[in-house]
Amino acid sequence: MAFTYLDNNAGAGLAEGVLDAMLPYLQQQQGNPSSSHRFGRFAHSALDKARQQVANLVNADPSQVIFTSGGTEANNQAIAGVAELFHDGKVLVSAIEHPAMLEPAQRLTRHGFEFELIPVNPAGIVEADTLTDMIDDTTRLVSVMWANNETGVIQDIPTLASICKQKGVPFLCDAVQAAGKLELDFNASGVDMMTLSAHKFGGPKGIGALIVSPDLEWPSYILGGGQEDDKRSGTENVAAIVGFGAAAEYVTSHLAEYQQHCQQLREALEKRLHDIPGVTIFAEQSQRLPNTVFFALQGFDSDTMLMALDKQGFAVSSGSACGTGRQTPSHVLKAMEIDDLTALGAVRVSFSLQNTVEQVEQLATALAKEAERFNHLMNR
Ligand SMILES: Cc1ncc(COP(=O)(O)O)c(C=O)c1O
Repeated sequence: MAFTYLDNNAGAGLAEGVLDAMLPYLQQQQGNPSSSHRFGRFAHSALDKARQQVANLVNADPSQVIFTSGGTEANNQAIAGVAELFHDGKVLVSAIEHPAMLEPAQRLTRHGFEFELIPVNPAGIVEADTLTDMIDDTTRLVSVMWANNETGVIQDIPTLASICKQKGVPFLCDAVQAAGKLELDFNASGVDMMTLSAHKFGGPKGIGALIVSPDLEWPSYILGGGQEDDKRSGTENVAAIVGFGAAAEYVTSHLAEYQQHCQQLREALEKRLHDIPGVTIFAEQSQRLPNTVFFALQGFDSDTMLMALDKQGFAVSSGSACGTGRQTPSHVLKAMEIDDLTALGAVRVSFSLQNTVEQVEQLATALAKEAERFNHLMNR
């Protein structure tokens, strides 16, 4: 049986050339980038190159890129700065953030801060007026993600960032799902801090970055040997960083092709979904990532559907990877006022350049058969 991987928002495979770029740093190039001998200098220059490649991906300056162990650490580092800089006040976090943002922000309440969720409208969008009304003199940080990992909904980040700029509040953006899928311009966006994760777009797992605007002084979170310009201590994971850089360069030069290809797959799947009775496609009218389709089939719970599809060789997800296995409706769908019964049936399909229209047609046929089988049972 052929297996079809359609869960690229949880983790995409390594992009072309990434493994080859990494291998020397796992084998003969064992130098520590902090060492001054030639092996150290060689490793250090590999970091410099990767930093430039990652900066190019999002139009930032390499000096603004701080490598971290992934998106989760980058989000935690950004949030932890609030407790370091202030004694009180509040943080505003969109209701649809990944738990890697929500949980550290909520943790601030233990240190005397208030934590408020910024609601989204039923289309999954943070409205500018809502954010404007929520910011006051005690707001220390605002956090809104660029694109949602479940629905794929894209926010109007430059507008939200400019509201924060006017009010003098730092704006943090989790761009983990947007990077490599959309054209991002850190410098033009007005964002003060942005977080990235390599494994979402063709780099290895366990490496990411926090990008900080030069206008913002933000404290370090992990202290020690002073690596990363004293902004994130710990010996750098050179091979992973090199892989991150190589993946960033690959997706930068393949972005148009990726978008066109994924959009074609998305349209093919959605066209077929429309023919299946009882299907809801979430946020269908919103601007979404080209590679993401989030939908529910009436009468199914997502775990049953995931298992039925797994048996037929399709790997899909019920939403955020960390939420898999939990039988609670997605907080993202709840924030969009989707009823619990529909939300419990949510299935996410996320494509990559490796997927084909044929695979999408096969998946749609499998879904249609499951729906037919279910209707047949119900009508017996
Ligand atoms: C939007 C978003 N933010 C953060 C993360 C966490 O990133 P990482 O897996 O690199 O820790 C994820 C992972 O699913 C994500 O989708």
